[in-house]
Amino acid sequence: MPAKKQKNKKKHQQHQQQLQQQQQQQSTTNSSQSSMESNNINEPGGDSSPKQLPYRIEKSSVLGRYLVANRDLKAGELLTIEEPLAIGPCVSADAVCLGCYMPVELKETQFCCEACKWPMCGPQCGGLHQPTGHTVQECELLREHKLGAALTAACGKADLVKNYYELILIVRILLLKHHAPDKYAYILQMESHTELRKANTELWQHYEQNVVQRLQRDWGLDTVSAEDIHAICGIVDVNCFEIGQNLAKARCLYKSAFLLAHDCCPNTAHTDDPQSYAIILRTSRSISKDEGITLSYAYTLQGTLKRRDFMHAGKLFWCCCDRCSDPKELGTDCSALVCPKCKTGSVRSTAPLNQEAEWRCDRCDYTLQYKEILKLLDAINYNLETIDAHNIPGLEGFLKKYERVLGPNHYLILSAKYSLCQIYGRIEGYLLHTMSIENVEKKEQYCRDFLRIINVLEPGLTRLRGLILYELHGAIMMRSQRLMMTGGISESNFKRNIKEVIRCLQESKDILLLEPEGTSEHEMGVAAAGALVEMGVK
Ligand SMILES: C[S@@+](CC[C@H](N)C(=O)[O-])C[C@H]1O[C@@H](n2cnc3c(N)ncnc32)[C@H](O)[C@@H]1O
Repeated sequence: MPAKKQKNKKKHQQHQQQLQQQQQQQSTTNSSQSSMESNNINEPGGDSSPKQLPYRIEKSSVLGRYLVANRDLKAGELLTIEEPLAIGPCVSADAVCLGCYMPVELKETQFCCEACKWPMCGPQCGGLHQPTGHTVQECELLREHKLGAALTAACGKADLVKNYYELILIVRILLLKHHAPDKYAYILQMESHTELRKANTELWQHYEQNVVQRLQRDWGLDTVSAEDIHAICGIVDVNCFEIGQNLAKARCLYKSAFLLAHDCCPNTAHTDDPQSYAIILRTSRSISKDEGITLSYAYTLQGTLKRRDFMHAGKLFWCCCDRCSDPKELGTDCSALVCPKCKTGSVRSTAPLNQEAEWRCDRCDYTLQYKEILKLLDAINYNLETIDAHNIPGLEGFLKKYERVLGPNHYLILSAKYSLCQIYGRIEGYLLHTMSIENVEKKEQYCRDFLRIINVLEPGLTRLRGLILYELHGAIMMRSQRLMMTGGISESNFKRNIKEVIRCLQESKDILLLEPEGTSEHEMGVAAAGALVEMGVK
């Protein structure tokens, strides 16, 4: 790929990652709150008080263990806050500090831990020699086997760098066996899907060669059995949450959050504390007593074919939730394509719970095989990823080109619209007060299009809604003020718009102030609250 395209792709990926972080997978319980004992999951050092918990653990042949509401829960109720049992870098070729998970560079000028020579953000890193960061035990192991220097030497070899970072969390869990045996034992009770993984030769061989053999041969862990390493790999893949704020990126295992079952339209939302890496789990809408408490392991802005593949590959199950079962994805139609033959019909899967089912037009006899659909989606996704996330004409060009191929609510179209909602009004040349009325109207329309779908797929108190409502308020306000100045709006319409601005700000504030202090989302919540005060709204 040419360098510029690669750079743009990276930028767009960063933007998409941000979006994905905003939709992140799983979350969890206060250390003094777990009811694990009643289900034979022994809490490390735990003193449990099950009566106070808003949930209990149940078990089913399909879901395994999962959480259920003990009483009616209101939207926004805090279910749990818990610190990680284990934390480590994500599997990525982007180097991060082992103490705080912020990006670092693999070059000679980068600060390295004095003892083990692994790149760190700096000597003052708050995670140095801390349980949530670079521990003394880890440092000794890396130093003894000269792994820090080996990582720096691997600079430019993406697969190798990725592998070094992939191994860190697995090593950290193995080290717990000696210095925190109760935590280690607790982690080992998590689902690893070892038998299913073993049956997948390609997957098993990947872990055998890239993890088991490398740890035993190069990382000095020759006394650890292959069986234990494989089990930990499975546990990490099945149960980890990807977290991070303000550019930090890490993956964590949490004591109770791992028990949440998946649903593609979940009833909880979670975030994480940038200081402690604790996960904060809340209900995003009301949940009835005895109803399952769910979160999404997948990205909201992906179609059923891709979401189900993703969950099957990493979590080893085929999702059959209401969204996946419905060819129109809860009425959003966010996987449908425009029929290339009759140009008026929509092409959808004939049986969305069968990955290999044929796709068919609802108006004519046009059909497509699933492999062709995947090829098409990959090609268009690649195209989107190569557009710089700040390139407004590029993103609008994408919309123009692909709205004829993909349906208007297609997730790739929505992904481009999300980027546009975010950048219109925020970047040089397109700041809100300097934007033309046409561009203000476009921003407003993109926000409305996006919100209409997110209201269905991520309803309630979800970060994505909070962010878009904030963007929407700005666009409506600006349009209304401009029209007022030119006499292009009646007083009653102006007042109606202001009422909508207030509703957007109130909801956005209520959602975003739930985010931890020190995050950009929380700051936006503070700005929404300030705007309401300025408008004289209590
Ligand atoms: C993070 S674990 C959840 C806890 C797990 N059920 C247990 O007993 O340890 C994820 C696993 O739970 C099961 N699971 C979660 N949600 C599911 C769903 N919607 N359908 C089927 N299986 C699900 C799958 O086996 C999946 O790999």
